[in-house]
Amino acid sequence: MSQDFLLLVKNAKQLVLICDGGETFLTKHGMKNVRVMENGSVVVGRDGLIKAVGPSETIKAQYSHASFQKEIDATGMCVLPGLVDAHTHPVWAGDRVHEFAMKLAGASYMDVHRAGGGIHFTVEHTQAANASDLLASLRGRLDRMLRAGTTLVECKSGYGLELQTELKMLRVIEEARKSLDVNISATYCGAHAVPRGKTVAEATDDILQVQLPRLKEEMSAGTLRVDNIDVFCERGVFDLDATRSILQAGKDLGLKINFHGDELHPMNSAQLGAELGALAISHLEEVTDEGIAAMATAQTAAVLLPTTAYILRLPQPRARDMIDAGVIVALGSDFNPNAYCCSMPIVMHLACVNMRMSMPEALAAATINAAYALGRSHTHGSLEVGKHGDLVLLNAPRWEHLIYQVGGHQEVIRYVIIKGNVVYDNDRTVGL
Ligand SMILES: N=CN[C@@H](CCC(=O)O)C(=O)O
Ligand SMILES: [Zn+2]
Repeated sequence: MSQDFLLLVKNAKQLVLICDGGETFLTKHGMKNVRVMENGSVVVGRDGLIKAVGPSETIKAQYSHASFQKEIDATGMCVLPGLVDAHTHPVWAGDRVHEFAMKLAGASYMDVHRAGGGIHFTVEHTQAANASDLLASLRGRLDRMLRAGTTLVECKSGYGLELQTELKMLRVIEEARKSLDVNISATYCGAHAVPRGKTVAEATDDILQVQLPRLKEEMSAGTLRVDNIDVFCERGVFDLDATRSILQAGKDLGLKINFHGDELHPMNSAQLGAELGALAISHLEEVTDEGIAAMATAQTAAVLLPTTAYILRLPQPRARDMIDAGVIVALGSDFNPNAYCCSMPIVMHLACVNMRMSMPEALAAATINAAYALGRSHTHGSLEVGKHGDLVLLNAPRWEHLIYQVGGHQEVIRYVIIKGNVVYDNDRTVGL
């Protein structure tokens, strides 16, 4: 017999709603004061969407005659919305563990890049890899992210730098989207580096004349779904003019602009993004005051990546200045062969310690604001009626344990739920 509802999570010690007024992002005061309800329950319907969120007693009375396919008694536990990772490069072959040693010995990111390592090393291996191997490693990486609480993740191409490999990567992402539980936002990042032997002008031309037109065909035919366009706007990579023309061409195809900017040098990427109506810009370690002001006005989200600054020993992104200026600050893991981190709880921890964000700010940045950066905050990023029933349950009495316990997510996360289905049940959690 079919049940009325898919899931009831009842009696949670804390229900972390994030917001409760249909906000699509939070800034300043809103980030500092995420909404937390003591003693709450959540109901997810058969369509996977949240039907009710409220005090346990109220839900109990309202749903006393309803039947549920699954009930979880969350007594002593916390319930949060699934985490959102707004920036990852998860499709590649050939790890770069050897470069970690070089960087520890003092080589900068660009030293490694110019020596033929970095992105070029990964491009060589990814071009040579077959799609099924790329898919197998992608599945493993997305599964690690899921077990760390991520239920919506942005996935970039960008280790092809030519049509066939970029398409191969996007098809692998598409296959993952169709076959895995985790929600995916796909990003075309053909302008991740200038291919060896090409000038910036030649690379830009190839993207504009060859790659984007083919993407357009595939998208119109429904064979490929791509959500965002990305460019690495950096000195020695794509300059401001090339970045502008690629992003504008992507926007003309209906893609959302979401690009790498102001990472190693101040490039005025933030101002460019604001001018083009970018939904998000990532990195921003070198953003200027003018750039911050422009992003605040344009409501362009700043996707900050604490692992990058940590591993490359860069100046920390100016999270405090951005939040004070009213910028929509989001977080991403930047998972890639340079920054090998699948865990948004670790990212939030680094954001708090190194970027001086508070724990509520970091959580808002890893939920509703990260969803905004992907154009998904109407469906993800908070526990509100009508949104996807994507939940993380902690075997802890206060939600802050997710951030406080450094790298402790395996011991704290009990369940990960996507659209009302338990996709990860970690019965090894022992509580505190
Ligand atoms: N900065 C450019 N892209 C990536 C690094 C990619 C790589 O090194 O493979 C980033 O966001 O950190
Ligand atoms: Zn990146």
